[in-house]
Amino acid sequence: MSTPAQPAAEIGVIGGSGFYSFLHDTEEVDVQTPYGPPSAPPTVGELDGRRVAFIPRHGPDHRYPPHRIPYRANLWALRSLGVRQVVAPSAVGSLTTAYPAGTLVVPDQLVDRTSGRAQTFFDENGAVHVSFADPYCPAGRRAALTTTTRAGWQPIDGGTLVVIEGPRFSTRAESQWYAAQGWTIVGMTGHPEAVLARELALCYTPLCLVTDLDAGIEEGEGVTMEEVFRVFGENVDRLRAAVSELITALPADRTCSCPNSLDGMSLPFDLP
Ligand SMILES: CSC[C@H]1O[C@H](OP(=O)(O)O)[C@H](O)[C@@H]1O
Ligand SMILES: Nc1ncnc2[nH]cnc12
Repeated sequence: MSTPAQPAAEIGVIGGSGFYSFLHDTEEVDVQTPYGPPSAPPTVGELDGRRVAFIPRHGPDHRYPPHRIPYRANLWALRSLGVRQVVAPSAVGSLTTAYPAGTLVVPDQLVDRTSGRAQTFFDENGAVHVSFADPYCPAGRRAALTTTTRAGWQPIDGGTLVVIEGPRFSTRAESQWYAAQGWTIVGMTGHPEAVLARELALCYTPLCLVTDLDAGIEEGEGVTMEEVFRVFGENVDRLRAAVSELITALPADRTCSCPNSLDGMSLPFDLP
């Protein structure tokens, strides 16, 4: 007996804190992966002729804290649906007063300060080392910078996202140290998501919404989860609009180097 065909998608969206759904008229798909189930069954729908699969990163009820998110299953599930370009909205803290709450940042660099997360698909049966000098898709970043203005944003071009292990927020000293390095925003989910996308030869474009000034930058009590959700909620409709604008502008044919990230390497398994 043949299995019914899965509805295919070419673009994936992984929604962050406060971003639990995307598009109407979607179909939920049950995708199995070698890494267990994704955070939620992907929902697949259409936007301006582009097929889009959505996964809420923390689950629909925010059940997964950042260090427990099934990152590998999420990326694997998206690729197995046909996704080749991923858009990744997330909530971040700011490490500079130049980027207050409500700022949209499209970073171009990442620093990994996480520990103990499964961060590769290639951990047995041979070594595979992908390049990660530039962690994000250049074409996706360009498209994000030009199209999000149509949704009313003035996006910041570049900057470094430092990804902390969490789930706690940073101390003031940690936060000041990050800022002193010249890093500009801080979050908890950007790693290993971006590198796992690279390991599956996917394009990955982050859209980082500043929800707070991090503890070392502001003079108040320090960031709270409530503050993050409140500010995110105030901006989520505009952020959805930004994601939609970006999706319609993503190239149908990829000319960036992301599809070639595994060229010349001997892989221990076939990509989904
Ligand atoms: C809700 S407080 C901190 C939480 O929010 C961010 O999530 P996401 O990146 O998925 O938007 C941050 O990274 C933390 O996981
Ligand atoms: N200040 C902060 N630190 C880490 N992750 C965050 N997500 C939103 N705000 C954050």
